[in-house]
Amino acid sequence: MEPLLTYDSVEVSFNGHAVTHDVSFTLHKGEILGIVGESGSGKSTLLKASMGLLGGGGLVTRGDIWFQNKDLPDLPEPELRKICGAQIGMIFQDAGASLCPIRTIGDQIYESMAAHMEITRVQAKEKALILFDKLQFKNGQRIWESYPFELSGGMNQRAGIAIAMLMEPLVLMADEPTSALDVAVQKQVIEEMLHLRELFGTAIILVTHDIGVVSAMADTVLVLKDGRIMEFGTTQQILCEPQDTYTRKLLAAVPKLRRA
Ligand SMILES: Nc1ncnc2c1ncn2[C@@H]1O[C@H](COP(=O)(O)OP(=O)(O)OP(=O)(O)O)[C@@H](O)[C@H]1O
Repeated sequence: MEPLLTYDSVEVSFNGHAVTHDVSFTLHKGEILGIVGESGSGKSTLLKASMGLLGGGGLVTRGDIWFQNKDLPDLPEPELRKICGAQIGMIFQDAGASLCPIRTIGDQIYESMAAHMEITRVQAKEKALILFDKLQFKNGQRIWESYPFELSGGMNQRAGIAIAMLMEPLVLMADEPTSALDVAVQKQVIEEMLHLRELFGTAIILVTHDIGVVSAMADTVLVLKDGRIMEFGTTQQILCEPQDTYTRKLLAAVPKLRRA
């Protein structure tokens, strides 16, 4: 199968100092790749590199990130903005907090969709309510009309993920999407992301500290240490037969694996 997204020997530097080194992997349609590693190992940096979100001082200094025959770090800003949000979506640890507090969820959905496609408010609402329904959100109409502060933190996070998915991106970058949530909502969000993968065939890159989430969701796992790949393989291989000493240490630090 043709790869959807390919990182080829990617080095990212901040102010001339390299923080990831020679990172290569491929992601295919519908695949979920988990990226694990201790704090500061470069997980978020790798996601941000493809979205042009490294900020001032951050640059892809070597290698390529290929998406649909385009090298993302080389794209002019306006072209990259067209791809990000539409074909490549992103959700953060606190997707809920990235919602604007003074505009309703419905307004924000409509605006984010209208920025990328020809769509009327009525059509956006119809699409959103269908997806809310598929995700079994209780009372989608109320969510559409609500301001973020009128919903729980968990519901905002779920709405944030749904908003990212309404664009039906080919790839979803999810940076610690469940870590701010309580266990029950965590489970719900994991099930919803798996459901969205089934509905749209979306490939997901999932950055997380939680090996339980990796075990429940990922098909393949990449283990990162100090910006270098230590190990890459199927979830079964990495979690059950880790070859690398660092991976073994990382797994040993987890008391018990949870299956969602
Ligand atoms: N904007 C920045 N300016 C300078 N250095 C940065 C910047 N962002 C990240 N770094 C550095 O890059 C390295 C990788 O950071 P990154 O946030 O990608 O790690 P991480 O694995 O996602 O960590 P965590 O699990 O804590 O989120 C760290 O050494 C960090 O200090």
